[in-house]
Amino acid sequence: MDFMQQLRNRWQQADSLVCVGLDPEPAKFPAKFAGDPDAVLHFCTDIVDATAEFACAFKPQIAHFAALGEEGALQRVIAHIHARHPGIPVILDSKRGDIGSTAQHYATEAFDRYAADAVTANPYLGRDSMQPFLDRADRGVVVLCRTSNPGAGDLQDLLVDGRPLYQHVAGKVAREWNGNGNCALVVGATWPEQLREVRAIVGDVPFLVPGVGAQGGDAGAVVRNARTADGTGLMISSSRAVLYASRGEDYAEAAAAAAKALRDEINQHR
Ligand SMILES: O=C(O)c1cc(=O)[nH]c(=O)n1[C@@H]1O[C@H](COP(=O)(O)O)[C@@H](O)[C@H]1O
Repeated sequence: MDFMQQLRNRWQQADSLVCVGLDPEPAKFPAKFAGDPDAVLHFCTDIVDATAEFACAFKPQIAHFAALGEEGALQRVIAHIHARHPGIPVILDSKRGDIGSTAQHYATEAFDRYAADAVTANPYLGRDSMQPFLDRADRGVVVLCRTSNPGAGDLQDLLVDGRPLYQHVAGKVAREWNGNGNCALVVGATWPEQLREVRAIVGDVPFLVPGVGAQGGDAGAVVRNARTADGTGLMISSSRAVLYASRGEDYAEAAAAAAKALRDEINQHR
């Protein structure tokens, strides 16, 4: 089943717009993982199993694995999600973007090596740099639009023909790049006004919305400003606030409680 259909099914079946981010940082792991050579794998699969019931998607962040030489664990975590929690899509957060011939390898990396259902992508190099991802019609391409970080506006807000650049990105993705219907956009939870503006431009294109939890975004404002008419359209992503909710023996229960609390808070505003 293609990414968009999986996502729509999961929004309905789990009644959840929560995306659980997998950003392993061994220094923050509970003490029981000290000395475990497969700590990254075991911690991540424990979190996946504890939070799956509340998740519309999982989003492993590639640098958190690659910096540790843990690409093998990343592959196994994604395989674990597919095997144990079929129907929950996996978004590989790698923010790729390069000339077309290289981008082809990034698409192979995300979709074939790691078997991700979707990938985050940086549109700065333009249409041909996105094409290898866009051509994989059964996979999702989640394009950076207005990112959650403090410096997002340095370039993304520059006025081009009287409108900020991120609005041009939104329009191009929705009207020109989404021929296969497999595009989504990243818009940070830290920018409620921009969420509203981008929603007005792109119709029902799904948003990946990082920035709640550790970055301080307001989940209620995200939902009010950016849900679609049917009360979906959002993958509201949280990593650290879920993963490291407790560093004690109860880490998995605490992660589940944090994911459930976020789901419930979001659902109050749908
Ligand atoms: O593409 C992303 O996922 C992303 C885009 C963005 O604008 N802001 C952002 O924080 N992210 C990612 O989302 C995650 C946020 O983590 P927490 O702040 O711990 O919830 C990290 O993995 C970031 O790399």
